[in-house]
Amino acid sequence: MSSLPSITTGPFARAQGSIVLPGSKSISNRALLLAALASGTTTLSNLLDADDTQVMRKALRQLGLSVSDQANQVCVVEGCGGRFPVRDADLFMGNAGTAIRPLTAALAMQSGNYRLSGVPRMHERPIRDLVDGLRQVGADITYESQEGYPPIKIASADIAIHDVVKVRGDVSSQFLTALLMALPLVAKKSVKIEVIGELISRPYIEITLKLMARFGVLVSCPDAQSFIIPEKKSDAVYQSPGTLSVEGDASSASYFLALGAIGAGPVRVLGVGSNSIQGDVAFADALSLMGAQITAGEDWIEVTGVKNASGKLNGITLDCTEIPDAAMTLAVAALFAEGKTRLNGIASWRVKETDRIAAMAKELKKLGAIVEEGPDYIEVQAPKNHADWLSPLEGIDTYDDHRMAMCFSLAAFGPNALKINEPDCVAKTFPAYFAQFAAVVS
Ligand SMILES: O=C(O)C1=C[C@@H](OP(=O)(O)O)[C@@H](O)[C@H](O)C1
Ligand SMILES: C=C(OP(=O)(O)O)C(=O)O
Repeated sequence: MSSLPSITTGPFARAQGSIVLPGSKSISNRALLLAALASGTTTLSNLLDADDTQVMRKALRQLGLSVSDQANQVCVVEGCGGRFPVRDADLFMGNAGTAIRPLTAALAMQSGNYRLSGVPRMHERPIRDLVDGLRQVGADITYESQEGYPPIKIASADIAIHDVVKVRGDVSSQFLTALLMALPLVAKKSVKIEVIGELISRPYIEITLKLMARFGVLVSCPDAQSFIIPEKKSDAVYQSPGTLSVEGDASSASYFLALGAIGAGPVRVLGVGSNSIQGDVAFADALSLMGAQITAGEDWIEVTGVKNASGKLNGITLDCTEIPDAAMTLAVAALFAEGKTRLNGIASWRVKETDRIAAMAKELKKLGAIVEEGPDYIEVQAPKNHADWLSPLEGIDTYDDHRMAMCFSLAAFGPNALKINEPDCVAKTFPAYFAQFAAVVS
């Protein structure tokens, strides 16, 4: 498929309509792996069909599992009862953190020989803390080129469970997620995972624990840093729940909620709401702090413009440690706010699809915003007047980062048409993003 070099869109003044959200990436990839490891058949509905879930489905097939083609967002997985049929495989994980990290841990428990690699950026994204955690139970993992980064090689090893496995939580929560999902496979006795230092992105751990519970494994948390995995009672630890319906993606919702605020609305997202298990629904609270008018039901959220007398959003200072993905949307929404917006607790942006703090700062400046960045924060001040907005001829660069492309679509509500380069990178989690965007803006 050929990819678009750029799109030019806007300027728009109004956003109105409703969007059925694609399935959550975080839930989809966890559900695929747990369904593969379980005994029994699992029918997954509303599964995300995008680059990140395609690499997971393909890898599971390479590992000998039956994973159906996706028709109408439904995918049927025949579980293997904890032991992958294929003992030797070379797996390409694209740039999907939710695929490579949990799969690495599950494969390290398999007594097989595996190699995992990805796109060049994946080879710059850290995996050391996970490898260090897995080595504590005897896993044999080596780095193929740079220490601490994929590609990695897993060799067959005797796994021996200790009472405690320690893992750092301040670079990515996905390392803890990976250990949580994999260790039950080998837990001949109960094992405690202890998080050393700060645990960022904690709501993603809640997603992990809730999905593990759906597949029959209950982890207890005696305190904020400890997770107790129960002793395994049979060979097949995970049991299929039969069917599992994936919620809409709360991070994908953030773009449309922001549009409802800056484009007067009403814009309604269908698929996430007050019943959601995703931490990124808290984006709605952040947007409300900025002055957006928000209502919600169990599985929908709606934004109807701004409640402030000024008719504009207001800047906020917010700790975004728990909502790293949706926080990017706040940084671009800040273009439409009076006063500064400062987002703290976002150091992890630097090790994601790109260095997101540097990329965000550079591209916001191209539009005339005043931006300050630090190791773990960004501060954004909107252009003062319409006349102060800049219209960069070279366009907004997206750095092969889906969220850069989706966030910057909001800037088409500035006074000028906007050119966004390489917009097809949205395929990582939301292939239809720009079509859905076009359907609500005018
Ligand atoms: O576990 C998950 O599903 C995710 C955790 C977060 O990563 P970090 O824990 O690295 O912040 C988030 O940014 C990512 O998009 C999805
Ligand atoms: C950080 C992200 O992805 P990944 O799951 O690859 O970490 C993201 O989707 O914003």
